[in-house]
Amino acid sequence: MSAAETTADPTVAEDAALARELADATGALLLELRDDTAPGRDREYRGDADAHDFLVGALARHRPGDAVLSEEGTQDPAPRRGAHRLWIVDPLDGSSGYGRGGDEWGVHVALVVDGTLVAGAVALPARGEVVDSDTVPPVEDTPVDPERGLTVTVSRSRPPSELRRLAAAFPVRTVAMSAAGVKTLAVVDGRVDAYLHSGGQYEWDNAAPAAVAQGAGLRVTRLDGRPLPFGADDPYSPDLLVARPAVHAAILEVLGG
Ligand SMILES: Nc1ncnc2c1ncn2[C@@H]1O[C@H](COP(=O)(O)O)[C@@H](OP(=O)(O)O)[C@H]1O
Ligand SMILES: [Mg+2]
Repeated sequence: MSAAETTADPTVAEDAALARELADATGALLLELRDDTAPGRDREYRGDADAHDFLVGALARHRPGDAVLSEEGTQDPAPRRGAHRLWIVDPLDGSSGYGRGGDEWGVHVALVVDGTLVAGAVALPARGEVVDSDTVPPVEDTPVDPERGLTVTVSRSRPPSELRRLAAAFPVRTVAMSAAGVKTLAVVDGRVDAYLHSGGQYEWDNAAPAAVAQGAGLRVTRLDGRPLPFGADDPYSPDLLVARPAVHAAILEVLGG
């Protein structure tokens, strides 16, 4: 084997397929654990821990040279600082809903290469859904209808204060959902026009949803229009907007981004 063959990165399609496979397998583990446990905090904590151990172990086997940032892993930035390839994973997003036995929870697996989000997959196991950035179908960029207005999905527990400014500009219907992947896939499959969040999040909450959304042709930015941060020492991610380009532009115009 030549030196070039030993050092070449996998293709983006290969990384997206791996993200999908691992999100799906972690989801299967979580479904099994759910069925073997009673609703409550113990199920939630075991789900977080078991999904993290499985997913991080699988990444270490499949991509041994790559760095990993997981919600349940070390928060010390030193081992991942400056990494060429960084996996950002949330082994169980929407963990309290998982503990209670609902279906609004997911598994997020994303890859950042040299600071750029390149691939990702989101599984919603209780709904039998899994999508990845490479194979997700494109969304049609239909214009905003000013009469009909916009349907916006927001956090069930922490709705964004910007909704009031938006509702002053055009009719807005809000749909509360739990988990960042659940909300993002609702935009991807066209059930809602946008996902808007402010007041904080972390890179593991939005990296894989953002990768899938971008793969579908949606725009994903902060509320001032800047790119989301990925691979920073501090994984805090202040706010985000996910929408098809026409809707994204209309909302940013109102919010002043
Ligand atoms: N203001 C905030 N600060 C920190 N994390 C937040 C947040 N709002 C939402 N999140 C996180 O983003 C994810 C989706 O939240 P929501 O369902 O409210 O939209 C959740 O991840 P976890 O379930 O992995 O903790 C939640 O903890
Ligand atoms: Mg999360």
